[in-house]
This record gives sequence, structure tokens and C-alpha cells, in this order.
Amino acid sequence: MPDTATASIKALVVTDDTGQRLFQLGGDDPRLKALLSDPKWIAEAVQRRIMPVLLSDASYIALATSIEGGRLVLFFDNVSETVMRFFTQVEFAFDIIEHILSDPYDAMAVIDAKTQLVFVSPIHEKFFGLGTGESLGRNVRDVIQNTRLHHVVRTGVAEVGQIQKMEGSQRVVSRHPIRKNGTVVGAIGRVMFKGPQQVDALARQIKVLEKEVATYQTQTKEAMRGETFLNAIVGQSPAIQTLRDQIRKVAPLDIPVLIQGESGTGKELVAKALHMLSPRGHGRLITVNAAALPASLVESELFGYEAGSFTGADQKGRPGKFEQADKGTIFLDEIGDMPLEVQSKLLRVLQDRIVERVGGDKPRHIDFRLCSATNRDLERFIDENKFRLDLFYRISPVILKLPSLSERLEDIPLLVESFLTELSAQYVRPVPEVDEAVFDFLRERPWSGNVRELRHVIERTFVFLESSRLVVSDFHQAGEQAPFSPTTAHRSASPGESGQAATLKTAMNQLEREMIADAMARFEGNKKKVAEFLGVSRSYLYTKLGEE
Ligand SMILES: Nc1ncnc2c1ncn2[C@@H]1O[C@H](COP(=O)(O)OP(=O)(O)OP(=O)(O)O)[C@@H](O)[C@H]1O
Repeated sequence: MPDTATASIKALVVTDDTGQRLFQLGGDDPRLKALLSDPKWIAEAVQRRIMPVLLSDASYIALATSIEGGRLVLFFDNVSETVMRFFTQVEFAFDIIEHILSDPYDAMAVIDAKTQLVFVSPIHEKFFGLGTGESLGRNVRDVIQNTRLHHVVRTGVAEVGQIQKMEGSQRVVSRHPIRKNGTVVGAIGRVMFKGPQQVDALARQIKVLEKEVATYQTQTKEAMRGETFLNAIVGQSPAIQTLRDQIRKVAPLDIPVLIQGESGTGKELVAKALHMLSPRGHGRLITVNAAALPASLVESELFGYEAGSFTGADQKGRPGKFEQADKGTIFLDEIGDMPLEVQSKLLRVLQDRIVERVGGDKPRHIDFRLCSATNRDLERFIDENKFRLDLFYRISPVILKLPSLSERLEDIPLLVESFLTELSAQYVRPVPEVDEAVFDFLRERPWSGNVRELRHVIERTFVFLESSRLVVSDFHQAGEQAPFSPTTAHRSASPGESGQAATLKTAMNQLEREMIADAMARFEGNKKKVAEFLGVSRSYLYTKLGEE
């Protein structure tokens, strides 16, 4: 028999106290008639209250009760197999039902499809200050605080083991829709009343655990975010692995870090990773190109200014770089190239952590982490009085030294693959295969511009690549020369030295073109930054770029 069957009354019989039939409706089956004329069976049915009746071709449940002067028996058919099994196998089935309905520790509320209460355990009604049966017929929302039973009737989706606040206490509840022939006809809610203190303690424990889970989730997310920035530093050479370990260790400490390395070795990538792996990762990372800071503007740039403090100043005033880096990290790039005068001003802020806007009189305390970078030999600069020793001490409690590309040639294949993947995505083209000989070719070249130059060479070659396989000749076609050719060496030699006859004008034009090309590569084509960096107007830069 299917579990979704609808039970219906099949027969009704009234007997006197001796079991003699007084009245009967339905139940013409002779086998039922035989049962109903058996006083012993009726006595047992009344005592058990619920009796299964199993016939060869049908099964029924009989509900039996004493009434004044006699007994009443109702026969239900279409009872589901589970219910039938329960009543057949459990002699005290009725007592279980009674226990479930009146359990003082595990209360129940039943609503119909119209969300009206049709049954509520006595303990539950008492809890809400109602007498037995007083809640019946009322809308569940008017009786049970924070209930969601009406919601379960609507959605047909069970909600198990949830916390519900009632009269200031938290209870564990489960809500289930009840279906008949596939249609939701009502819902039943169970509330654990046993040991409210235990439930409260459980709820408190759940809260603590929820908090812990949230903390772990955030930590994992942050660790993953941090790892993304660490992995952006491509390479598996011992030097790069050590560098990544050092970053992991140093990032969480709130101490200044000086990143030293030749141009193009990835100092900015390291600064980003340090910031993102630090507890300040949610704050801002503010980069200041210390070399490009003119002494006349340094104060307004770094410390900001108040409205109307000087001609040309912004109407509303502006926060400086330090203010912007509050709760975050300030990255002073090219710090070795900072003019001495500017160094003294910087030193004061690093000592006091207080800035005052130009034209203002309100000192502001700034909470920042300092990270600096340089490709200069600061020790030599100190000897030559180009860099202040006291500033050096302030910026360098931790020094991270980045290897040049020539010190980690084994990373070239990984770097090439990473750049090709990036470029393919950028130009929406398939990632080309790389001939092994390409790596040898690239390993034999000098890399004065380090990873930046490698990226540049790969990009130039990729742009002209026509096949799906990158081979050495593609580099020649894209203008790259064999190792140690005059063109690769020309950066370090003057035009005269390179053996070309040149006038001063052509040499200067050549130098200008190279500087622009380098800056374009360095700032990845961002013309605003390039113009700023080279100290020329954007229109001048556009003219020069147009000439090429
Ligand atoms: N280890 C590396 N993995 C992947 N890309 C790198 C790596 N090192 C450098 N790069 C890339 O090289 C270029 C230059 O890197 P970055 O600007 O960080 O160098 P830098 O040392 O700060 O140079 P500079 O001293 O000239 O400012 C960027 O495109 C950067 O993504």
C-alpha cells in the first residue's frame, strides 16, 4: 500500500457493554462482521485503543473506545504501509502516540494549509500563557513567536534543527511540511523544551562555533588572497622561494621593510604581497614615487593641504599620501632617488607619525606601515652623503634583497609561460607552445632590465607571432638580436661608443625614444603615469609617440 494513501472510515459499529452489536454502518465484509461479533476481540480493541486488522486482501486500522453503556469501533482503510506496520508490530502504539502528543520536553504544533493551529501540545500552550486548546483555530503567527511554520506550509521545504527565539529563550526547532497525495496539507513543528538551560548552553555553543567558523573562513579567504599575490611573484628558483618565505614571515609584522633590487626585479610586486598578506590588507596601499617628488610640492603631496592654502590649490583641500595610507601601507618607491631636502621632511613623519596639512593647524596622527624600495646602493649613497643615515635606519629594520634575473636564469621558462598565458588572455589568442631552444636562447642573453625586459621581449615577439609555436627565429623577426649583439648592448653604451656616426641631435632623439619606450613598458602603457614620470606634458608625450 503506498505511503501517500488517504485513510477513510470504512465502517462504524456501536455495541453494548457485552459486545452485542447495536448499530452498524458499512463493514459488510463477512470477515469484519465476524470480528465485530467476537466480544473478546472488541474488549482487546478497546483496551489497546488502536488495532490493526489484516485480511488477505485488505488491511484496516480499528479505533476503539468505551462510550456510555457500550463501545464504539471505527474502521479505517487505505492506511499507509508504515502506519500499518507501526500499529501491527507495536502493541503499545497508542501509548507512543499519546506520549508524543503530550511530551513535556518535546512540544508539537500542527497547522493546516490555512496556517491555522489544529493542535498544540499542552506544554507549548502553557509556555505561551494559554490554557489547553485555547490556541486552536488561531493563526500560528498570532500564537507562536518567531514561527516559520506558515512559511513551511507555503514552500513545502522542511527546516530542521534551527534556533528560534521565544519569550526571550532560544529553542531548537524542526518544522516539516505534511503532504497528502502530493499536496501540502499542513505542517508540524517540534520544539525541544527539555532542559532549557541545556538548550541555551547549546545555542551559546553554536554561536561560539559560528563565530569560530566565520573567523576561519575569513582567515582562509585572506590566506588565499595573500597566496594569489605571492604567486604573482613567478619562479621556483631557491632565491625566489626564499623571498616568498621571507615575505610570509615579515608581512604580518608591523615593521618597515626596505626592498632592494635592480630595476625590473619585481619590487612593486613584493610590496603588494607584503601589504596584502599583512593585517592591513583591507586598508589601502599608497604608492609614492619618491624620485618624482619635486621639493616644491613634496609637502602638499605627502601631507596634503587645506582649502585655499596656496594659489591653484583645490577648493576643498586635499589629503596627502600619508593620510590616504592611514590604516594601510605607504610604499615609497625609488626612495634612493629622493632629494636630501625631502628626506629630512620624510624623516620627521616617520619619527612622529604625525602630519600637518599645508595651511592647516591640526596635527593628525597617522597609522601606517612603511615599505620602501630602491635599486640604488644606499650604503654607497650614505658614504657619498646622498642619503641620510638616520633615514636609512628608519626605513630598513628588514631588508629584502631581490635577485636579478641573471641570478635565477632557471626561472625563465616559468616566467615565459606565465607571460604568454597572460598575453594570450589579453589579446584573446591561444597560448602558443614554446620550443625548448627558445629557453636556451633567452638564458644566454644579458638581462639588464631584468624581468621587465623579459616581459617586454616576450610581448613584442608574441604580438608578431603567426603560428601556434614560438621558436627562436620569431624573436629575430620581432627585432630581437642574437646574444650580445650591438643592439642588446646599446643601452649601456653611448651612441658614439656603439660605433654609429651620430650628431648630438640624433643621439638625443634616440635617447628620448628609448626613455619613452622604457617608461611605457614600466607603466604598462599608462600615458598619464609615463608623462608624470618623465616630467613632460601628456600632449608632448602624445606627439612623441605619434612620431614613431
Ligand atoms: N618574479 C616576477 N614574476 C612575474 N612578474 C614579474 C616578476 N618580477 C617582475 N615582474 C614583472 O616585471 C615588471 C616590473 O616589475 P616591478 O615594477 O615590480 O619591478 P621594480 O623592481 O619595481 O622595477 P623599478 O625598480 O624599475 O621600479 C612588471 O610587469 C612585473 O609584473
